[in-house]
Amino acid sequence: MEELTPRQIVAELDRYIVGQREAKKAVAIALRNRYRRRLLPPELRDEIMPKNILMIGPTGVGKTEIARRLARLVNAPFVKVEATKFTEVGYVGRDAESMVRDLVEVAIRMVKKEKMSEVSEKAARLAEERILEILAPSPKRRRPAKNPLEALFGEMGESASEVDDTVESQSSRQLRERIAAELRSGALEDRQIEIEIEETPQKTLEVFTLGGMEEMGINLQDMLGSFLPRKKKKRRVTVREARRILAQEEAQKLIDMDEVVSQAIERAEQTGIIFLDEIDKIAGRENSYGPDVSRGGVQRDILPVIEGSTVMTKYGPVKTDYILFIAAGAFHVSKPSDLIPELQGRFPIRVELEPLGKEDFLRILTEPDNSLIRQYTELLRTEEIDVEFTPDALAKIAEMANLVNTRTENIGARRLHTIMEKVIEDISFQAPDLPQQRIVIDKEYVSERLADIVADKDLSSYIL
Ligand SMILES: Nc1ncnc2c1ncn2[C@@H]1O[C@H](COP(=O)(O)OP(=O)(O)OP(=O)(O)O)[C@@H](O)[C@H]1O
Repeated sequence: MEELTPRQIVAELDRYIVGQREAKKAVAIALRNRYRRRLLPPELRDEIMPKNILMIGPTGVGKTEIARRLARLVNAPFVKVEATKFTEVGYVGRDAESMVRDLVEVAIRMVKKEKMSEVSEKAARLAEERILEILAPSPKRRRPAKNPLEALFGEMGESASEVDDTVESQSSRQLRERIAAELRSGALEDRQIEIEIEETPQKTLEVFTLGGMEEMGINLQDMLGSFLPRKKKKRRVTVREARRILAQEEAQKLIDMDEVVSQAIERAEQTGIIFLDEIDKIAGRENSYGPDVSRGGVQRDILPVIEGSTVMTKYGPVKTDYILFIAAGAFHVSKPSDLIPELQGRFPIRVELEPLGKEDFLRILTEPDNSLIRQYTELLRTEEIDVEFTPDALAKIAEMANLVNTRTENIGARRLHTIMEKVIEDISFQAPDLPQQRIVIDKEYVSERLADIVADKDLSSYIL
């Protein structure tokens, strides 16, 4: 997937995000550069660092959405971190590295999920075998020898008891085959059975904070987890549920965790994307007063991670050199030039995102795949209610969203969510009691639902 051209990447992003062409172009180029870098000879490749991006724009205009969609498009591990989190009381310098640890966790989950789905068919088969074993245990292959003579000569000929055994095992084999066929056909899904499942190790030991260990994300519990005896627990469940639980357990056993870890680290290092939100809130230099001192400090703390360093994680060391960082902020008060110079230099690509207006809202409501309107209509369709929004109703919703944004606080496209919720509230509440029907939402309906709230500034700042 990473071979997508910048034009194709923008086209893919267009499916979900309205407008913001510059930002889409910037991330598309950054992604393509990663691909180009991979084609270079190793000496040169190691010289080329990703060109990180600084997105400048008010809240709710699609900054996070662009980065998140981009990551999903190419299956890259992605985390979003609020830069202000590092200014909170109790945070210390090393915590800046936690974003890399989080990224690795995401990568581990991704790779593990992929590996599990690769073995899912086999795991399902094994799970079915285990269920069959519960429903109809396989007959013992051979009765233990009773006396030394039998032990000695037993294999030479069939004794009478063995003939009985064979007859018995034949009938039980037939029974077992019949149950197996029923099980395969899905006829036994609701039958209750008792299964034995492995419990994750109990918190048998208290973890003391040993200087630095927690900071590195190393947790004694995790380290010792694999050595602790795994307790088995019995549970009564339906065959359907047993399939799910046991297949999960079998898949766990089938995948090679060492391979998962090494691939996940590689993926985080080479394709990871870290989205650093609210970077403007930590902009400021040491020479100013008050909280700015700590802001400068935070910038210094995160700098090594962005410049390229090796972070210790519980899965091993992770190099941050080629991780793509996308920082974002509104920069209403501070400016990018208020960041410390080293950090400014690490974000050479600057893109501005446009504030969104009425026209954009109208498009956001309907154009993206899985647009808000589609989400609401599909949700209600599950209750056999067919809602239809007339074009003038959509225009009214967009207009109201814009109006509330200008009157109270501009929260961008997020306003559409609160407005839509209000418009649809009554129908949503009554849906289960309504007969199957088609409901048309027109301009009048929208106005009626919203007019009073929108007119009252105080009320709208609470409700919308
Ligand atoms: N241009 C857009 N097209 C489609 N949807 C959008 C657009 N802008 C915002 N949205 C929607 O609005 C919501 C908030 O957007 P997003 O999280 O990207 O905000 P943001 O710009 O990153 O703001 P913040 O910095 O406060 O997080 C998301 O649900 C997103 O889908």
